[in-house]
Amino acid sequence: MAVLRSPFRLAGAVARGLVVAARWWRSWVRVADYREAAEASEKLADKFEVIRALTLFRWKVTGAVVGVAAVAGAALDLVYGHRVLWIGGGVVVVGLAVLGRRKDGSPGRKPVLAGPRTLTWTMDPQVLVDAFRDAKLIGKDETLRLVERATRQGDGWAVTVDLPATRKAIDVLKNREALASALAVDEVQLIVERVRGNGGHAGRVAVWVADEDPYGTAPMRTPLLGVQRWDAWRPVPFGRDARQRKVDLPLVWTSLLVGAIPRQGKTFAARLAAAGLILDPFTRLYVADFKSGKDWYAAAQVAHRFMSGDDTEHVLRLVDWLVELVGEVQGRYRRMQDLDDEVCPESKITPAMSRDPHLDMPVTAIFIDEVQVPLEDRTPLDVQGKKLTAGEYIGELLTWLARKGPAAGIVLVLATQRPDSKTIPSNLRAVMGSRFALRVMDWRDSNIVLGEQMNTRGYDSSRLLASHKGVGILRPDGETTAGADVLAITVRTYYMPNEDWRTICQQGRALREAEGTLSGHAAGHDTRPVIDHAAVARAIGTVAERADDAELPEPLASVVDYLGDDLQPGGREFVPTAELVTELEVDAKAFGLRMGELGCKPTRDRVATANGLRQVRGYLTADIRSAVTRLCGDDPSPPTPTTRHGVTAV
Ligand SMILES: Nc1ncnc2c1ncn2[C@@H]1O[C@H](COP(=O)(O)OP(=O)(O)OP(=O)(O)O)[C@@H](O)[C@H]1O
Repeated sequence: MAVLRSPFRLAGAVARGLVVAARWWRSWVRVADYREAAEASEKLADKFEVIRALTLFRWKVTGAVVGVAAVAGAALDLVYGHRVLWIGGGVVVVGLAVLGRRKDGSPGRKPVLAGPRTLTWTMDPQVLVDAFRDAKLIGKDETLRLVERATRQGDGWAVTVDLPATRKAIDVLKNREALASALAVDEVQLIVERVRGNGGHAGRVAVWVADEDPYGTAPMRTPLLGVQRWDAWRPVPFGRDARQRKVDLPLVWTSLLVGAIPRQGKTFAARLAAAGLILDPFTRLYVADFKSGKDWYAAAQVAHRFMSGDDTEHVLRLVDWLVELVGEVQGRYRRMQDLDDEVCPESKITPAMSRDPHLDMPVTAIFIDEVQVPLEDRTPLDVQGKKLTAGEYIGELLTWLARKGPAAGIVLVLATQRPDSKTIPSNLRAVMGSRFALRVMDWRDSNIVLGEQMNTRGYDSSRLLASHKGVGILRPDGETTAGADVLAITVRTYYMPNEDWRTICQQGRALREAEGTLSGHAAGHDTRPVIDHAAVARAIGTVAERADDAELPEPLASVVDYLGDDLQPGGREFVPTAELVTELEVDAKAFGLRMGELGCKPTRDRVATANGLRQVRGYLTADIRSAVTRLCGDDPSPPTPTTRHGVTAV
C-alpha cells in the first residue's frame, strides 16, 4: 500500500515544496523582513526608498539567475544530451519534496487577522484600488488608473489616480470619510483634491495621506511677526493647510465671516486678519469687541474707533459707527464719479487711491467680535416713526455695508459664537464674501457659515476635532494660494498669542506715527461719529420697507427671509420642499398646507443631490415671488441698497 501511495505522496510533497519555495522567493524579493521591521517601528515611510531600491535589485538578481540557469542548461544539454536535464530535474524534485515534506512546524496557511492597512497602498496599488472599492467609490469590476505612483510629499504620501469613466472626482471628495476608513487612517489625515484645469479632469483625484495627525504638532507663529510692514492689498498670511502649504486670505474688496462654538479660535482668526491691516499704516480700523475681554485691547492704540463691552450703550454706539460708515461709502461713491478714468478706472477703489491722502479713501476695516450680541439686541429704536430693534437695524446696516462697502474699500470682519439662522440674517450671510468655520455644533451651523449645501460637498466643520484649536474650513472669496478652483480648504490658522498681537499693534502704531496717519481713538480724539443725516434717512428707508416685508404671513415671510437674494430674478429657480422644511424647522405637512393656502403650489423638478440628479418636490421661486406680490403688493426682493437707500452715485 505504502509503495502504491508513494508517487502521490511525492507529488504532494513536491507541490508543497513549490509553494514554500515560491513564498520564500516572494518574501525575499519584496524584502519582507526589513519591511515588517520598518512597519513595526513605524519607520516604513522613512525606509520606503531603501526598500524599493532593494526590491528592484532582487528582481534583477532573480532575472539574472533564471537567465544564467537557462543558458547553462541549454549549453549542458547540447554538450551532454538530455540526460543532464533529467538529472537536474530529478535533483530539483527531490529538493522540493524534502522542502515540502510533512513535518512538525512546516509552513502552511495560518489564519491571521489582517495587519495594518495603513501605508500598504503606497507599495501595492492594488490595495488602493481595493480601498476605493470598499468605500464604494468604484464598482467591484472597475479599477483605477494610476496617473502618478505614490510619492513622498511633505510628511505624507501622495498619489494621483483617474477614476473609471462613469465616476466623478467630486463624489470622492464627498465620501472622503469612507475612503479614510478603507485606508485605515483618520479622516483628518486624508486630503482628497480634484485636479482641475490643464492636466486635470472631472475624474482625476489627487490623494494625500499624512503620516500622522497633521494638526497634532505645535502651531506655527504668524510670519507677520517678522515683517516691518504689510500692504493691506496683499492677502494676509492666515495659516497652513494639512500639507503645510501656505494659505493667505485676501481681505480688500471682500468681507469675512468667522463662526464657531466658544474657545475654538474665532478671535484668534479674526485677529490674524486684523494683523495684516494693522501693519499697513494707511488702513483705518474700527474695532468693536463685544466679548469685552483682553483679546482686542492692544488694538486700541491703532484703531480709529475702538470699544469693548456688551451693554446697550455699546450696541447703540455701534449703530452710530455703522451709520457713519454708510455715509462714508455713499460719499466715496459720489466722489469716485468725479474722478477721471486714469485715477479711478471703475467704480472701485484702487491701491493708489486708498493711499492718497487728498482723496481720503483709506482701506477701512471694521472688526466686530461676538457680532451676535448687537444682532440680538432688542433695544427698541424709533427710526423715522418705525419701531424696530437695534439688532434688526444693525443687521440691515451690516448687510448694506457688506454689499456695497467692499468696492469702496470697506472691509467687514464679523466673528460669531452663534452661527444660527436666527442670529445672522440670511441676507447678511449671503453677502459675506469669505467664510471661515471653525468647529461648530452640527452641519446646519456649518452650512450657515460656509454656505448652503456645503456639507454635501464634503465641507462640514462640525466634523473637526475639539482638540484642533484654530483649525477650520475656509471658503475664500476669489483666488487663494491654493488656487482659484478650490471651493474651500481646511486650514490651521497661525498662532498669535497676546504677546505677539501686542507687538504687532505696537508696530502698527509706530508705522502710523511715522506716516502721520494715526487718527481718532488711537490719536486721543475720540470724536462722535460724523453722521450724515441724509444717509441715515435713506438707511431708515430700507428698514421701513423691510418692516412691510415682515408683515407677510408665515411661513411665507420665513421663506422670503431664508431665500434672500436667491429669490430675485436671476437667483434660484427652484427650491426643494425638504430644504425649506429642514432650514425653517417646520412640520412638513402643515408647511405644505399653509403654503398652498397662500397660493404656492409645489411642483417637481430635477436637482443635483449627493446621489446624482433626482426628481424632488419643491417650489418655483417665480411662484413664491408672485404670491408675495399678491399678498403685499410689493416687490419681494430683498432691499438692494441702490434703490432703497437711494445711493444714486453707484
Ligand atoms: N491657531 C491656533 N493654534 C493653536 N491654538 C489656538 C489657535 N487659535 C486659537 N488657539 C487656542 O484656542 C483658544 C481659544 O481661542 P479664541 O479665544 O480665539 O476662541 P474663541 O472662539 O474666540 O472663544 P470665545 O467664543 O470664548 O470668544 C486660545 O486660547 C488659543 O490658545
